[in-house]
Amino acid sequence: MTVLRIAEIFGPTIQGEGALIGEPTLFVRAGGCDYRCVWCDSLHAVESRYRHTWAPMSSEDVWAELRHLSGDQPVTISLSGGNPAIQDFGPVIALGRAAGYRFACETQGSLARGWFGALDTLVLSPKPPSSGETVDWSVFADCVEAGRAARSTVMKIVVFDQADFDWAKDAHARHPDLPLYLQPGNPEVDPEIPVDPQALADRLGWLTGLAMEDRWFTPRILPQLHVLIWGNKRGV
Ligand SMILES: C[S@@+](CC[C@H](N)C(=O)[O-])C[C@H]1O[C@@H](n2cnc3c(N)ncnc32)[C@H](O)[C@@H]1O
Ligand SMILES: Nc1nc2[nH]cc(C(=O)O)c2c(=O)[nH]1
Ligand code: SF4
Ligand SMILES: [Mg+2]
Repeated sequence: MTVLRIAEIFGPTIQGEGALIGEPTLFVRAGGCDYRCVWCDSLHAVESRYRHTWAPMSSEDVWAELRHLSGDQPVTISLSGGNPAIQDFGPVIALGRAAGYRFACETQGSLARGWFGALDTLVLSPKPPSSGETVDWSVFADCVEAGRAARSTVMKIVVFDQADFDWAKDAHARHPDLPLYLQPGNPEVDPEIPVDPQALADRLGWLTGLAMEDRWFTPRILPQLHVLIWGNKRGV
């Protein structure tokens, strides 16, 4: 039996980011990540000092909680983390899909998994220079390949500064067939500190301005809608 390490399961809420923005969604946040992005907004699912808060759950346990939270109404499930690709979510996806649920997964593209092909939406989010991480583009291409059987695969890039923006153009040039979504970075990720919605709006305006000045009309540019609504509150 596969035992999963789960940091949290929450919802229903709306998907706040990217291709499925606004979509009613339940989230499964896997514990553990092979990256340490300096601006990560989900460190409680990344750093080993939070490991004691991650629950060991079987695929059946996870599925039972998803049925409970959804009131048995089929809905989209987003697998996030941490890096969900570290673990085997194939059995959870099989259980949910058999009952008419749809599955998306958010991952940085550092580990390719066979179960990517069983997803409705694979969101690959390669990390720009401001993260402090370096993308292995060969493994990233393996992830795109593993997702060939998924309904759709998209690329979502967080942009904090001009260097990230320039990098996003290069990243898109490597995989021009993937629909591209850009979101401005949120510099304040402490759940105890309130976010400043105007500061987030200013970042969105800045990012939009960069793309429009360059007449770069390829990406969709979106805020983190849940952060605008609820700030850095967890479980929403
Ligand atoms: C917390 S990550 C978990 C999934 C996976 N590890 C990844 O990075 O794609 C989910 C999404 O949040 C984004 N994200 C994390 N911290 C952020 C921040 N401070 N501002 C904006 N987006 C952020 C990530 O880039 C990713 O697209
Ligand atoms: N509402 C909502 N939308 C999200 N989109 C991506 C999230 C994530 O942390 O993976 C997230 C999240 O935590 N909440
Ligand atoms: S890859 Fe995702 S979860 Fe991991 S540290 Fe970076 S943003 Fe956080
Ligand atoms: Mg998040």
